[in-house]
Amino acid sequence: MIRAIVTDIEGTTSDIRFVHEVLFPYARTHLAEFVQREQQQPAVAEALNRVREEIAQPQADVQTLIAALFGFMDEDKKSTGLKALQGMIWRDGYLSGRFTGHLYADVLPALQAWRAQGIALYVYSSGSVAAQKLLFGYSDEGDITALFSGYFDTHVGAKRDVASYQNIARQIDLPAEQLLFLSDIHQELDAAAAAGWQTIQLIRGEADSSSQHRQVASFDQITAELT
Ligand SMILES: CSCCC(=O)C(=O)COP(=O)(O)O
Ligand SMILES: [Mg+2]
Repeated sequence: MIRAIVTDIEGTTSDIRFVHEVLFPYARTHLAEFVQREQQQPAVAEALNRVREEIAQPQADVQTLIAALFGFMDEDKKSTGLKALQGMIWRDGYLSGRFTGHLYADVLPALQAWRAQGIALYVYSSGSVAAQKLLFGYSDEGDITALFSGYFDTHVGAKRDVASYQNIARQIDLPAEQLLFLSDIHQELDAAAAAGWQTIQLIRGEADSSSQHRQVASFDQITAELT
């Protein structure tokens, strides 16, 4: 019996194109100016120290850090420091109404149905918890954050590491076999399955022939199975 569902964002609840063609370019445009302007702010300083750790240069100056952050963006590195800064930068974009968080049409009705069945809902994304709350707080369908009981980002570990799912299961405080992870990336689902979780892969575009996981095209198909 499934007692909690943990969902990925990019490619699962939301279109990859929204992340790669709207969010990432917005962060890229504003990053250098934001970091230079806000570098003394405690949350920004903490993220920059994280980047110093990630590049193993404890004394790196701000220009070196900005160059490293552009390198991370080029390779889509799931750097905890970069993700924290991107979340802070996106805040202005959401608040000014420049964009809203994309949701596939099947997502909100399914999340509501699952909550009505007493299933707890969580998010696990490489995007920072702050960025996750913004996407769902300023989504195409309005503020849907009340549906979620909690959020996890790379502070619990990387999405392809088994230990991350063991860590999340401990925090949710449910046995692994009662947890269902939804993602579009089979390597993330492999890690969740190795931790004893149930898994379903979302195929929002091209099929994934190298996956061992049950595949669905939309959240509706999952609702049908849970009832
Ligand atoms: C919180 S939306 C932005 C997602 C993001 O920054 C990202 O790198 C995508 O990560 P995911 O783990 O959702 O595939
Ligand atoms: Mg994904």
